Amino acid sequence: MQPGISGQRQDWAESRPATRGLRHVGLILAWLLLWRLSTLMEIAPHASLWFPPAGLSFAAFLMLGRRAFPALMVCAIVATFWVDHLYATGLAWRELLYAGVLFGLAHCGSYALGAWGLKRLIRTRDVPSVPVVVPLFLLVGSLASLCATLTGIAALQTAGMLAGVAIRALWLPWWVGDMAGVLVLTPLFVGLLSWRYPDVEPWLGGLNFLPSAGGLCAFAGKLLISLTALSLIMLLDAHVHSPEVAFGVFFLIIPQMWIVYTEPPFRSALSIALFSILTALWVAALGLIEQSLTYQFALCVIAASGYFGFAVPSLLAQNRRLSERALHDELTGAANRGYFFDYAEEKLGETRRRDEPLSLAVLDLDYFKTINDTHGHDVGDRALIDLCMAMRPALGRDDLLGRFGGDEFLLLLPNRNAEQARQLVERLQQRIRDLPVAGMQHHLSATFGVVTLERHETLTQAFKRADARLLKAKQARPSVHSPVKGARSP
Ligand SMILES: Nc1nc2c(ncn2[C@@H]2O[C@H](COP(=O)(O)OP(=O)(O)OP(=O)(O)O)[C@@H](O)[C@H]2O)c(=O)[nH]1
Repeated sequence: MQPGISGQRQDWAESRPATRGLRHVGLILAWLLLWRLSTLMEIAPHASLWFPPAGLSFAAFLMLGRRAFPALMVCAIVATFWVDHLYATGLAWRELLYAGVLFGLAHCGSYALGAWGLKRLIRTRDVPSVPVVVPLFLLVGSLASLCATLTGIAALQTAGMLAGVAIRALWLPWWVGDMAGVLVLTPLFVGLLSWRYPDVEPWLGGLNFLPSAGGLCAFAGKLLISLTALSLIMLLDAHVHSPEVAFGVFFLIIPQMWIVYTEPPFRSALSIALFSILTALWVAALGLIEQSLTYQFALCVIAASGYFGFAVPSLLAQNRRLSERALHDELTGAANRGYFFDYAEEKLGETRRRDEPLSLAVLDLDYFKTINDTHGHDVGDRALIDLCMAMRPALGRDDLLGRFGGDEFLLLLPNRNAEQARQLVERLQQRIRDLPVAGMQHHLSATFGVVTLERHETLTQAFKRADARLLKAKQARPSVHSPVKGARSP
């Protein structure tokens, strides 16, 4: 990951007490602000489409561990008194305090336990990756919100705050609302904090949440399409009051996934959050209470799919890296033996169909053992890398350089007849002779065995012929010449 935008990234745990105090005040203010916003988005007294503070609580426990407990307990108690202020529950302040403490214990206990469990599960992996972190987060986040719902209902019931409320009808919307808050907002909060606190990064499984400036207009366009489509569906739902229309919101997974697959993770998380906020605002403004469960499920499904989608670009990059490794020699980047002969078979078929020539060369570095023995294996490795780098620019688009093993390489030269192959080999020998290698005073040289495939010759037969020519050329070298003495091979 690159350094943070402020250039002052720090370890969250190792900050000064004053900074920690300010951070807790900030957490309390942010939580209460989110709580108030969720009450403004209420569709009925005490009923909101989602509960954004749950996302912040889960993120805070992930970041701060049990140190988040006091601040979040304060939030729960203040929110309980605020409920009384907004809805005039008629409870005495002692009863409200009791209710606030019980609710706080249920809420904080559930999310603290969830965050602790999630961190433990992620830390058991040596290198956490997005495909592992995302499903764990979705599973543990959903279970923690279910636990917060059941214990929260029990707490408020014990405190007498749910008198006359049908509990059976309450638990599902409460759970889905909390779950939407966690699934939608926790990754965004943790991602935002990762800008400054790099110790968060392992939980992101390699995701980079730093903001990027490029392609902002394209992102704004995609966002506009997604939010406009959402608004149209919800306005239509308000007009016709039909469940079929409300279910249409699930189709908006398409523009959201479009954003997830084509934009950086931070923009995707932001888009999922904006989508959820707008949904909650429309439900409240248009009074779509009958369809609220449909919209709640849509939020959860779209957010969960979106975060799963985060894994796709990282899986693609991982696949690319793996196939690179499977097909190429790690040291020199030349094709490995298996890939070289597969490609050679394919090209042989093509050139034979078109009646075109195909040449094959085997080459071996001269006195490589002496180079290793005199200058060390590091210099030997460098010589192999430089050899390949020197040859590549002279090769054509269809030519392929492969490593047979040790200091022996292969060249496949489609559409080159014997004369053209010979000319190319001369150019390559010159490039190798001109090549300075770091750590060595003398220059390299290589011996080639070149053949052009005959009409019915197989690749194995051609390779044997080229290898025999290489051996013959090696034997013909003057034996006194050695690079250590500064001499060059022909
Ligand atoms: N540095 C390095 N050395 C390697 C590698 N693979 C094989 N070798 C060494 O390459 C040398 C191969 O030497 P040969 O080709 O048998 O002998 P040579 O000195 O090149 O002799 P001629 O081919 O007759 O010029 C051995 O010393 C191997 O240990 C590698 O990846 N890196």
